[in-house]
Amino acid sequence: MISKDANWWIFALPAFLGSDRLLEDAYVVVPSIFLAFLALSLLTWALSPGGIAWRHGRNRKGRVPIHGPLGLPIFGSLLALRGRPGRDCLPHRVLAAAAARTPAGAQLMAFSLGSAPAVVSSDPRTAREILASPGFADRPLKRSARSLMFERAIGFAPAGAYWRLLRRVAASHLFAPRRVSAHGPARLLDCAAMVSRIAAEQRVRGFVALRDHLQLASLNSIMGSVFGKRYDVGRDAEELEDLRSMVREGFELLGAFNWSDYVPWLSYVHDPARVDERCARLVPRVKRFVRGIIAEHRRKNDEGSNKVAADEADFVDVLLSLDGDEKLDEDDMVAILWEMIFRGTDTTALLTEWIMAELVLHPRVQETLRRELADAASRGGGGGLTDADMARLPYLQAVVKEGLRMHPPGPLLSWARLSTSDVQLSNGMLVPAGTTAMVNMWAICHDPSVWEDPDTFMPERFLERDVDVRGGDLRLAPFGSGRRVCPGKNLGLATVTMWVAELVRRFEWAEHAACPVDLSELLKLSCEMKHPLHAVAVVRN
Ligand code: HEM
Repeated sequence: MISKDANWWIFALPAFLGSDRLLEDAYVVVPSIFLAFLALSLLTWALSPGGIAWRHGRNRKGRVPIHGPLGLPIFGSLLALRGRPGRDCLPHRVLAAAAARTPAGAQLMAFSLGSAPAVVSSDPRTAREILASPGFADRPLKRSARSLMFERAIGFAPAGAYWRLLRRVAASHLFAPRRVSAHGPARLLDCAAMVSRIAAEQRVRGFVALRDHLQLASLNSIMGSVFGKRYDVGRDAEELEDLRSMVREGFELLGAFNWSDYVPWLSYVHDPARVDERCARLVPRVKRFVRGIIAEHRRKNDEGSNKVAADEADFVDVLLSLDGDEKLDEDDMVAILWEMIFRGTDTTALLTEWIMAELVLHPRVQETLRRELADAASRGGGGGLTDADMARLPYLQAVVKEGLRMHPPGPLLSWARLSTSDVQLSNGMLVPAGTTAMVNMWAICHDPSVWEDPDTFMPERFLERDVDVRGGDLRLAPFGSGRRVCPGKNLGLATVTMWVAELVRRFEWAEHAACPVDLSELLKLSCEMKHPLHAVAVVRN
C-alpha cells in the first residue's frame, strides 16, 4: 500500500542524480526534481485506496480500514460514475460492481467525488447505522440547489433548529396521516380525469403513451395538495405550460451532473450547463409564481372566502396559519412550497410507470391484481376504492412494494448525507467528519443474499413475508430512513397505490407490438424508464 511515507525517496534523488552535475546543470535538474515530485504526488494520490480524497490514511482511522477503488488524480471516481450509455454504466450499477470487488465493500466502500471523500453502503445493517446516525443528519449541497433556494427548504436545510422546525411542521401539519386521507377524494378526482384522458388517447391512437398522463396527474395532484390549485389542460393551457417549463428547468438544473460541484475551481473555466446563469433566470420566475399564489390565499383569508375544513386545507394555508415560534417568512415559504413540487411530481409518476411496465410484461400478475380489486369493489357496492380500502388489499400492496424493490426511484436514495462529526460504525470502520455518504438501495434490493431471485418481478414474495417500506426495514427502504426519511412517503404511497389500482381496474394493459416494453434505465434526479412506456389499454366495462 502506498502512503505519504513512501515519499521518503524524494530525498535520495540528489545522490541518485550525482551531486557534482547537480550544481552544474541546475536548470535541468530543478525542473526534473519538480516533475518527479509532481509525478510522485499524483501517484500517491491516485494509489490511495478510495482515491485522492482518502489520501493520508483517512480511510484507516477506525479499527477496520475502509477499502475502495483507486481513483484518478483530481477527478477521483467521477469519470466512472458520470454514467455513460449502457445498462451497466449507470452509477448505482458501477458502484455495486465496485463494491463486490472490494474487501468488505458491500458494508462500506470509500471513493472520491473529485476532492470530496465519499462512502457508499450496499448492506442493510451499515445502511441503517448511517441513515439513523445523528452524525449523518446533513446533506451535501449542490451549487444549483443553493442557487435555487433549496438551502431554506426541508431537504437541504442544514441539520439544526430551522430544519427541525420544518420537520415538525411537515410531520404534524403538512403530511399528517389525517390530512393525507382528507385529500383522498381530490386525488381520486385527479385520477378519474387521467383515466378519461387515457381512454381518449387509446380511442384515437390505438395505444397510450402513459408518461404524459402520469406527469400531468402528478403535477395536478401535488399542485392540489400544496397550492389548492388544479389545472384543466384545455382551459389553463398557458399557465400550465409555464409551470411545466419551470419544473422541467428546475429538474434539469438539480439533476444535471455538474463537474464544479466536485472540482470547485472548474466553475471559473468550464460551465457548459450555464448553471448560475440559468438559476438566476429561474428563481425570479418561481418567486413571482409562488408569491402570487400566497397573495391569493392571503386575500381569500382576509375576505373570509377560504372556508375549508382544517384537514382539507392546502400547504399554503397551513404555512400561513403558523404562529409564534413556527412563523415563517415569505422567502422561506416560497422555498418550502417549491421544493414540494419538485419532490412530489416526478417520483410518483415514474414509479407508477415502472409498475405498469412490469404489469404489461406480467399479464398473470395483472389478472390476479384485477381479480382482487374487483372483489373489493363488489364488496363495497361497486363504487371507487378509498385509501383505507386499498391499504387492506394484500396483493395490491405487494405489487407496489415489488415495484419499489425492482425500481427504487432513487437507486442511491437521490439525496446523499454528509457527516458532521466522525462516525464510528459497529463493524469497526470510522467515517471521518465531512464525508458524503450514500446508500445503494438498488444494490440491496438486487442482492441475492437479501432477496431470493432478485431480478424476477414476483409480488408474491411480500405475501409470504411482509416488509415495512417506510424506513423500518433497510432491506427495502426506498424512502430512506432515520431523521431525514422522506416526509412525503405516505402521500407518495397513497397516490401510486391509487393510480395502479384504478389503471388496472379500468383497463386491460398489453404490449404495443410496434413498441415493446424496454426496461432500460435513465438516471436523472430519479431513475426513470429510458424509453417511455407505450402500451395498449383496452377499456373494461
Ligand atoms: C414514490 C415517491 C417518493 C419516493 C420514492 C421518495 C424518496 C425519498 C428519499 C429516498 C428521500 C431521502 C431520504 C433520506 O435521506 O433518508 C426523500 C426525501 C424527501 N422527500 Fe421524498 N420521496 C417520494 C415522494 C415524496 C413526496 C410526494 C414529497 C412531498 C410532496 C416528498 C418530499 C421529500 C422531502 C421534503 C424530502 C427531504 C427530507 C429531509 O431532508 O429532511 N417526497 N424522498
